[in-house]
Amino acid sequence: MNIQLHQSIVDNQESEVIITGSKSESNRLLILQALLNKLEIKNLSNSDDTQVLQKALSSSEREIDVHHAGTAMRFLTAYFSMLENREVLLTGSTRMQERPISVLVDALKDLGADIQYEKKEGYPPLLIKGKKLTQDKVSLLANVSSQYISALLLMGAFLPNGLELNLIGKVTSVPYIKMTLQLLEQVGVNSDFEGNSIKVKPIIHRQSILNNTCLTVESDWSSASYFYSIVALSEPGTKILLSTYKEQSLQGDSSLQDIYKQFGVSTIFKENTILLQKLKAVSEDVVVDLNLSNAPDIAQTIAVTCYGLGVACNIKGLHTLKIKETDRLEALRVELSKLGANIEVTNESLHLKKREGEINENISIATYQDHRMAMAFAPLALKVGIVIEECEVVSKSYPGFWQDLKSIGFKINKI
Ligand SMILES: O=C(O)C1=C[C@@H](OP(=O)(O)O)[C@@H](O)[C@H](O)C1
Ligand SMILES: C=C(OP(=O)(O)O)C(=O)O
Repeated sequence: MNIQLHQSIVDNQESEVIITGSKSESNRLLILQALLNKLEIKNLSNSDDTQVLQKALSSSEREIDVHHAGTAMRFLTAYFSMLENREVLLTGSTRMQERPISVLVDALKDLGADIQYEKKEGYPPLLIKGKKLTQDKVSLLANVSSQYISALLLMGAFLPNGLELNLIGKVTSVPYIKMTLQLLEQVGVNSDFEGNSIKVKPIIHRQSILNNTCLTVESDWSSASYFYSIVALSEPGTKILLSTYKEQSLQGDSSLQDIYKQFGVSTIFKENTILLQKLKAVSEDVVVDLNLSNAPDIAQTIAVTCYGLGVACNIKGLHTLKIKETDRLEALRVELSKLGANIEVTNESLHLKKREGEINENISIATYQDHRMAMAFAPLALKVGIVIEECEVVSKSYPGFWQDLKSIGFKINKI
């Protein structure tokens, strides 16, 4: 189903939006909950990716399908590898079967795992025969996806001697690795990350460590990015309140606070909420220069904000975007061009020229089964009418997205 967004403005009152838990934190905690005896999780994400993982962890079926959920695919590959006496055929959507997994599978095999490719070498589906992993040290490439590293770390503490990783190449998406280590620490696992080496100590007294541990997931900063974009594209004075956030976040996408200052948006923490406010208009002569290798999921939001504001941008550090839900660099190039943009992409960067004319009106934006394509382009409705195709894709990370846009004043109808 497509959605028509008519030109809109954000309601005048201080609109409040409640965003559910981070899907990255939620999916790590669900794996830890399954490995530990007792762990209560509050403010769990309501995303499809989290529900898919929750269902997989409680399933006793031989075949498990994680659909589009990258973290579920990678975390479960490591998890089922060490689950003795269990055989699982782990599969996913057509796109998931094109997202590489050999770096993780090779590392797990080096640790002693029994994993076979069921179709194409290097890609899901995987046949995993769970067994005791005998090794405790492994080297792996760190510049393809940090999810492979997080997957290994989450199970590392449950190996008899812990785990030592030697990371080869430039480490990408580092805040996600730190998030994994910080959550491990919150359940009592010590680790050490120095240079290209990460050591996770074995968890010893599971019972005593975990008596009554209850962790609350902070709300999702990647989801917050769409509201940053909305405020940036609105008139000075516009305010939106988002909950529930912490000043000391585990999520790298909280760098939005700094990034959006150059788009005239301030962030003020008030107890557990953030108030986003548009302070001033942005000069069209600004050139935005960013490296997003630590925050790849907000690249689409920022590129569209820049186009909406009419400013030029050069974004680097985007080498992981080609293997996500779609080739996000190519998808951005095609869809922004339809709106009139002068844009070029390489395998790891995006270059958008300052906008000369108006934004083309009532363009239909294809979303390539990528939730972030739909959500990143929607804020442009503050400038022109726009159609977003296959609007239901948003449920991968943010099922209530369209409802929340309506609640702050967006004029929307399904077509
Ligand atoms: O560990 C995680 O929760 C994630 C890591 C990132 O992936 P890469 O490390 O592949 O960039 C990010 O893009 C993804 O949405 C979530
Ligand atoms: C890349 C993403 O998710 P995943 O890799 O977990 O499918 C995302 O949510 O933007």
